[in-house]
Amino acid sequence: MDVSLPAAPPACGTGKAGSSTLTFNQTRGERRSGNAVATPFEIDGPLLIGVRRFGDARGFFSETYSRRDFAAIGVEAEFVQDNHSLSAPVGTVRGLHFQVPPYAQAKLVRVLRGAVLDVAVDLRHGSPTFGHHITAELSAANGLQLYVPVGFAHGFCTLLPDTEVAYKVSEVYAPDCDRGLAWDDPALGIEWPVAREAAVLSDKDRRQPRLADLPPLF
Ligand SMILES: Cc1cn([C@H]2C[C@H](O)[C@@H](COP(=O)(O)OP(=O)(O)O[C@H]3O[C@@H](C)C(=O)[C@@H](O)[C@H]3O)O2)c(=O)[nH]c1=O
Repeated sequence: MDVSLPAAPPACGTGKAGSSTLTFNQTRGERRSGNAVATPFEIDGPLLIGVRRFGDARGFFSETYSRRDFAAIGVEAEFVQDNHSLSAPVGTVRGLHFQVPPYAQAKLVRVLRGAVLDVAVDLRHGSPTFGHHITAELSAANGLQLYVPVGFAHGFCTLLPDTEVAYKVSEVYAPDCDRGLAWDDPALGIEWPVAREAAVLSDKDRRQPRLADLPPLF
């Protein structure tokens, strides 16, 4: 998915301190605010987010999260915890994971090193897209982020060695509320970039239930 970024940040002195410009491209459904742009998917809820990178001879600078701009583009979650994982082998699959209420989590995912295919599955009962999924390639190179709202299972497969993923979550870790869904459940129809036998998995993720075996959760 192509995400073009805002040309310039809001100028100082052009309005109330802390104000931000929000524009909405109706054709593509894009929302922009300040340095951030969000593009929706076919499934309502998740967003693919790009933030402006200010490049110079040293490298680049970017605001990877701004509460003001992200709220304006549709990320309304309040984040309370930052997570970071390293997956050494290519073809590591983590997921599909979610926490159930009262500790359900929205997530904002990005890649610090390497690349992943990131996946979110709609588990909202009554949703017209229940059981459907979206995917996005997130990498250190493209800087894209995936917003995964409450009500989705989330997982990823690494595309490069030593891939580091960082993500914000809107609730604290609650082991009793931690749940999973089988990454390779045929009912999901996810086209993973790794063969079933070659995937590197945790013991937990080798024995997650299938979609048909989950009770209504969201
Ligand atoms: C997720 C998490 C795990 N842990 C601990 C539990 C366990 O001993 C160890 C490894 O946990 P896991 O095997 O669940 O880690 P991992 O498989 O990386 O789990 C993560 O996968 C991705 C796809 C997500 O979306 C996350 O929400 C999370 O579920 O870390 C925490 O202490 N806090 C946390 O927030």
